Amino acid sequence: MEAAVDISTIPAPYGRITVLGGGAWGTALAVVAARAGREVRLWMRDARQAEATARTRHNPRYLRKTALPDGLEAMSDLAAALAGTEAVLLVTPSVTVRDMAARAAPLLPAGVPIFVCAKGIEAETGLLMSQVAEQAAPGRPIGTVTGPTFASETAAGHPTAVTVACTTGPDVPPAQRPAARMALSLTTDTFRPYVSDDLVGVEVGGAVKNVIAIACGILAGAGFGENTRAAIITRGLDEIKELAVRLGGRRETVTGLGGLGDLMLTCSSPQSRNFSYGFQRGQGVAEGAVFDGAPVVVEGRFNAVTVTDLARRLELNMPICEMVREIVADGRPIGEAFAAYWSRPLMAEPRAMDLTFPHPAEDAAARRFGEMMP
Ligand SMILES: NC(=O)C1=CN([C@@H]2O[C@H](COP(=O)(O)OP(=O)(O)OC[C@H]3O[C@@H](n4cnc5c(N)ncnc54)[C@H](O)[C@@H]3O)[C@@H](O)[C@H]2O)C=CC1
Ligand SMILES: O=C(CO)COP(=O)(O)O
Repeated sequence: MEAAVDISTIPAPYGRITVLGGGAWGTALAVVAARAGREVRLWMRDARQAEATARTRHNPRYLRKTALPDGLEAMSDLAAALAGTEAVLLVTPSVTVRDMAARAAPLLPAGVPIFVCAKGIEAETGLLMSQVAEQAAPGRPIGTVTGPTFASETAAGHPTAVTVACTTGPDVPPAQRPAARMALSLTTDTFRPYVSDDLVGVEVGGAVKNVIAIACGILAGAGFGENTRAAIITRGLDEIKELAVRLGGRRETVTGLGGLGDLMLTCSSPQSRNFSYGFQRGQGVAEGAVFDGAPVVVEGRFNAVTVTDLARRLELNMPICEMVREIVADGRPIGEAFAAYWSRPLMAEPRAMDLTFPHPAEDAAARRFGEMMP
């Protein structure tokens, strides 16, 4: 005879979820939540887009092929979108998170959790997105849903796994914590969440991987192959680990979906806007002409600066992120920046072993990469 299931270990799903942001990822998450049986309100800042979405049951700008399931309502009235909601997914670009959380806060009862799905670090403060939301909308659990997730594949029903993490009160039993409740609330036959208690660790992965993906894109665009990509992914993971641990995250979290998983995805596919931006730059496309000048959200371009500002403040060595910053923010020629990165003094792996000595082919690297890269 099978043992009876202890129902106190099964989380209660949220009834109504509000998604703030009707871009690609906001739309995909709203679709997932509706498919999972939630009552979903998808808030868009553009009233015409919201009206067209509600009327045609398709978002006219993003994921146009995806029919919106029943149970999903699109709207541009923020108060109406948040009325009676039990949990919020905040899915606008990282630079808008403080403003969006502050706008939502007075419309949300205390205790309603906000899960921030933007990936980045705030420029002025060096804070992670959950910390920004905590300041702007205090008095509630704050979390994230993150991982290797291209919006179009998620919406198309490709098996997709994410990590959900959230702050919580000390007395709440594990199954009733917001992270577990959100995980259950988003679970479908194709969408599989995992629960983590290391919010810092998973968020650092999401913020830094976009910068590393730009580096991989640049090098692929310049004509280098898989050896180079694997080297940058691996050394990039080391940079994520250093920052995560310094900020209080756990080393093992970095090899989870929000770290290695997302890093591999973003560094390996032209579907990634960050990789694709880097690829075009590596091919010699000028900064202003990438994506034919269209205003595409490339979080790593902006976060190359925020991540390295934070690393410098913490006296952490993040040389790939520094290289990307030199190229995208300081305008240093790619060949020169890469040669300087590549011919740094030789060192140990892992970093804990204290060993460095000069690179004997520094000048040759400068000549080689200077000649062949833009
Ligand atoms: N697209 C994807 O596959 C994934 C994206 N993400 C993250 O989600 C965040 C949003 O990305 P996407 O949805 O892909 O971007 P997107 O470019 O598709 O859409 C951005 C949305 O934010 C809205 N928005 C922009 N500025 C705003 C403001 N000031 N106030 C309110 N709304 C504003 C836009 O109108 C648009 O609806 C980013 O941080 C991204 O890294 C995370 C996982 C997957
Ligand atoms: O975060 C993402 C996948 O997990 C989306 O990556 P891009 O923003 O580079 O397209």
